[in-house]
Amino acid sequence: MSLYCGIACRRKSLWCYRLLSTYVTKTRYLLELKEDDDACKTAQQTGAFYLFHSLAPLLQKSEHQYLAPQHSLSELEKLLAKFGQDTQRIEDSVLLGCSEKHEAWFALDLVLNSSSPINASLQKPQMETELKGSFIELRKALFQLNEKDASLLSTAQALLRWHDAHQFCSRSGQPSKKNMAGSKRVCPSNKIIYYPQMAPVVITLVSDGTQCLLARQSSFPKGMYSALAGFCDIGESLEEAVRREVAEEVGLEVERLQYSASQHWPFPNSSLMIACHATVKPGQTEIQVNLRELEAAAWFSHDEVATALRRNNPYTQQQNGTFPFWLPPKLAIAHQLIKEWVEKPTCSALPA
Ligand SMILES: NC(=O)c1ccc[n+]([C@@H]2O[C@H](COP(=O)([O-])OP(=O)(O)OC[C@H]3O[C@@H](n4cnc5c(N)ncnc54)[C@H](O)[C@@H]3O)[C@@H](O)[C@H]2O)c1
Ligand SMILES: [Mg+2]
Repeated sequence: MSLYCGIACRRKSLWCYRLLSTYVTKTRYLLELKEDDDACKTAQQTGAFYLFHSLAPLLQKSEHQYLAPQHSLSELEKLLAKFGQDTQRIEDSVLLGCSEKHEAWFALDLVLNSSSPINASLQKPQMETELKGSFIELRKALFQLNEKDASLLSTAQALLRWHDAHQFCSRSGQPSKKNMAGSKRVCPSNKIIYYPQMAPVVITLVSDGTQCLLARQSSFPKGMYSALAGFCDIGESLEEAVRREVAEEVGLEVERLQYSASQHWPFPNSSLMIACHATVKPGQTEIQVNLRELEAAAWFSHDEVATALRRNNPYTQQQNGTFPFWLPPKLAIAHQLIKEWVEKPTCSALPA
């Protein structure tokens, strides 16, 4: 779908209308919904809503997958009435995106509340029966969702969590007010604007040219190893954060760095994961694990990693009681980084 831009551009004293791509018109539409409360409210009339309960999304099980059901505004109004809640609550919803046909997608948490008093007469199990689904912790469901739902629900959870945790102006102590789309909050007394925040995190796959370094924290599922990750410190560049994290966690110095990709990660708060490949100096491969941060770290051969990437059922305990070495699932950027290395082990190029 393409639309003519409403904004005319002047060229050689003639007004011409530029043909805009679907992507551009969609982006401009979403920007309008973020900036104009009335336009956003109008978009809710034809929009679709994803529902949450204490930050757990409503899901329906379908074979080996979870599906995220959508509700129209009129369905949502009926549900809220059944749950003993005011339809005013719909204004607590947050905008997630829209389809190519400009159907806007929103998320609403039926329990967390940022503006109106809770009057939920129904309990969670009764809500689940009414909604023909279950509220499932996103961490448990993420890897059984399709890519689109995983991305939308991650954004939704991050936004809903941010609004729940930022209801007051940190300068005046007064309640701040969410805009209709949920893209910001404003303090009515001093007009300070607060925007949802993400913490930058570097995730680095260190290689010595033939092997790669993987590590695990005690909180990881048994047998799972991942690339080294760490929050950026204030004032640091990405390159500095990568060098520091690798040195802190495994006692090595990296010398070459190559950016790979990035990903929004909703856990435990909102992070922007920035993934890189890095190499250590030849011969400098002796790991000194920082046991305050990691349970274990080790070098793995190309074959070991390639085999682990193909493993289907990583949770199966072996007869000797141990768990096989396995890697994060496809949706995690760590998986992409490791896969990239398996396909092209010499992918670190730039000096760190
Ligand atoms: N998507 C993926 O593939 C993937 C893979 C690995 C890790 N991760 C995520 O990366 C994040 C960081 O990894 P890590 O735990 O090894 O980080 P880390 O090595 O920086 O250690 C965490 C510690 O850093 C400190 N810290 C500093 N700034 C912080 C901030 N803004 N928020 C929270 N803690 C902060 C805290 O003391 C915390 O305990 C984790 O939240 C994890 O979920 C994602
Ligand atoms: Mg770490």
